[in-house]
Amino acid sequence: MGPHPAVADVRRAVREALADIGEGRLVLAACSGGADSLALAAALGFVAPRRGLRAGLLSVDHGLQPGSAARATEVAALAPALGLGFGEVLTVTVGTAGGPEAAARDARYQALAAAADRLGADAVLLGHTRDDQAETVLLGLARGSGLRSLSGMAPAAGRYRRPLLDLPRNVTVAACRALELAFWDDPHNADPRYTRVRVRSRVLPVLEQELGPGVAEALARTSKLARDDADALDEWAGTVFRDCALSDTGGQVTLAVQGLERAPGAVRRRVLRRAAIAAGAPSGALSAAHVLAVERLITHWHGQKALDLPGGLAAVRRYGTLILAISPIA
Ligand SMILES: Nc1ncnc2c1ncn2[C@@H]1O[C@H](COP(=O)(O)OP(=O)(O)OP(=O)(O)O)[C@@H](O)[C@H]1O
Repeated sequence: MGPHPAVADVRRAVREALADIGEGRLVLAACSGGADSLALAAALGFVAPRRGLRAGLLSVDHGLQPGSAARATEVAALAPALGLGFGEVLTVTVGTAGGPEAAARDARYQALAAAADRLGADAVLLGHTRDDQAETVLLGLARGSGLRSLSGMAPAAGRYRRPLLDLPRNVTVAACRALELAFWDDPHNADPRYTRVRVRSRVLPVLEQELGPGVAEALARTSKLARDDADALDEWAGTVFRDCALSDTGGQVTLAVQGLERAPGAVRRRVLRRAAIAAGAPSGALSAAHVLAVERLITHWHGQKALDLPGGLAAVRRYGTLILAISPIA
């Protein structure tokens, strides 16, 4: 008898995500003990030896909940039974920047990256599922974000891979049950103070009920289309940026207005964003509203004065050029 279909699905997803990793290389699973990352770690433990890969498990102790250290230790200790070479606990100190969720995530990614470097791993696997992707897209939509944000989480970004991004959450739960793996239900995942939890437990069920089943799947599909489109527009913007850039020295970028006028708005705004960042604007602080304001120096020109942007940057139109520079512009 073959494996349970859910187990087979998760293993296939992991096998496919590791297709380009060479024999003898090390792959790590980031595992919180929840159903998603536990099913992921078990699949890695199954696939790795058959592919001639080395594999390990990392469990992060955020130190935010009572008993978190003991749980991280327990999860790490599962490694041998899951077929993984080793399990390690990474203890982090969570700051406050950006709110508790963002701070925990930052600390987690930093610790995972440092461990991957130290251990010489080629990839770190994360257990995000299709439902996580749907929630991310919906949150982006509600914020009124652009295509890049609607494209959600990338299946592969740097050393991180998300093999389960096409699988619904109930598959990981079914896989854990079939393998008799006891998973942990994070109480945070049911805490309605978190926006994401409300999207998961209230918003998506209403959408499914009112619009019909398959909403999560459709949102995940949207994210893939959006990612492709965003990639194409970024590439186009790269070409226009190169064509328009009269000078690009750290701290100052000068663009030819004519080239910007000719470009479609979607491309122009991407070029302007890129130029502002190249000139020194912090990308996190540069909003769509800032970019739109700079765009008006191109599309609605009537002799405006210099415009202030984050990071002490100023944008000014002078003769046929747009100058983005750390102010004051000489
Ligand atoms: N404490 C942790 N230790 C190691 N990896 C983690 C930890 N928390 C999250 N991750 C990784 O990040 C992914 C996404 O985390 P998130 O908090 O969104 O999920 P989760 O609710 O913990 O899900 P699950 O544990 O069921 O995968 C997890 O699937 C896992 O790969």
